[in-house]
Formats: sequence, C-alpha cells, structure tokens
Amino acid sequence: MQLQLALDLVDIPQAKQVIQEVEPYIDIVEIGTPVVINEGLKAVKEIKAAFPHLTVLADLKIMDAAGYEVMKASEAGADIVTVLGASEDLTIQGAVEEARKHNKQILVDMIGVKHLEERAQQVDALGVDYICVHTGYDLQAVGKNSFEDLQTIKRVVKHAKTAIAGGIKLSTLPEVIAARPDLIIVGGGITGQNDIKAAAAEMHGLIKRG
Ligand SMILES: O=C([C@H](O)CO)[C@H](O)[C@H](O)COP(=O)(O)O
Repeated sequence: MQLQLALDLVDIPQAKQVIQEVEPYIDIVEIGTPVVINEGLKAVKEIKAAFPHLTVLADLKIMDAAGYEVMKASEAGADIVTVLGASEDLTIQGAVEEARKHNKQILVDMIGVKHLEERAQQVDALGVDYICVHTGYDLQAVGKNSFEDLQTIKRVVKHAKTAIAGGIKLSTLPEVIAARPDLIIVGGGITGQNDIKAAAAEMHGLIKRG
C-alpha cells in the first residue's frame, strides 16, 4: 500500500514547502486539479524539477482529447495522469496509448460514476494502471465517503491497482487500510492539520504496518 499526498489548495512555493516537510512519508505527490487550474502544468514541471525522485501525479481529471493532454502532462514531468471513468472508452484508450509512449501511467478517477461495478470492469479491460474510487469535496460536504465503493472495485477489478480518495482522515484510515487498496490518497487529512509532518508520519506508519 502506498500513500499519495494530494496538494489542492496551495500555490507552487507553498507546495514545495509542504513536500519538503513530508517527503520521507509519502510515495506519490499529487498536483491537484485546483493547483493545475491556477498555475497550469508549470506546477507539475516545477515540482518534478525540485523533487526528481518523487513520483508526481497530475490530477487533470481528463474528460476528452486525452492523447494530447496526457502528452502535455508527460512532457511537463508527470509520472501518472488522471482521466475520468465517466469519459468515453475511446478517451481512456487514447490516454493509455499516449502514456505508454512516454512510459507513464494512467489513474482513472471514478468520481460521479453511477454504475460503479459495471464501469470498473469495463475500465479495467482498457488496460489502465489504477482505478480510484473518489468522493469529491461536494459529496464529502454532505457526509459521503467511498469506503463501500472501495470494496466493490476490490471485488471486480482484476488487472489495475485500486485506489481511494476523498476526505480520508487519521480516524478513518484504519477502515481504509483494512480493505487493502494499493494506493491511499490523502489531501486535507494531512495538509489541514496543525502539524502536517506528524500527520503524514502517523499515516505513513499505519499504512506501512498494514
Ligand atoms: O481530487 C481531489 C478533489 O477533487 C479536489 O480536486 C482531492 O485531491 C482529493 O479529494 C483528495 O483530497 P481530500 O479529499 O482533501 O483528502
């Protein structure tokens, strides 16, 4: 199991500062969608240049024209790029094909997917690297989480790695770990804490002890 830190509500200098503090405790750093919207792929480029040994995920949440967008993210230095599970199969196939050319990986975010079991099986057959269940901010705000959805994809996904994101905190981490996803994505559960280093270290410890 790996830990991905999602950086969503920061600018580039703040992102670098956070990563410096928690670097030993994370496996992947995510340049979140709001950061890409504010700063562009320059954020991916600068973070990869500053931390070349870290795996960098660009959370572009691609919905169309995936070949072009995966190409641009790959050129900026992203190791993993996100595409939405709700997009067309052709879009996901285009993302996978382009990623393979650059030796990169694709994480499919299942946010908003209504028939999760069926779609997860279809997406799995398209050769993606990760399938991620995700409760976004808007549903977190009304008390939802993705813990049951994680059980669903764990049951039906045969090839891709499984991942979970959305509102995971120290208090809910044991429940997530018990379901054994390959990747656990945490944003505010680390960046929203007073002591971000301690929060990341504690989460890392729990995850690595399994
Ligand atoms: O993808 C995300 C969200 O849609 C904003 O772009 C977050 O990175 C993801 O939800 C993880 O962050 P937390 O929910 O704060 O853990």
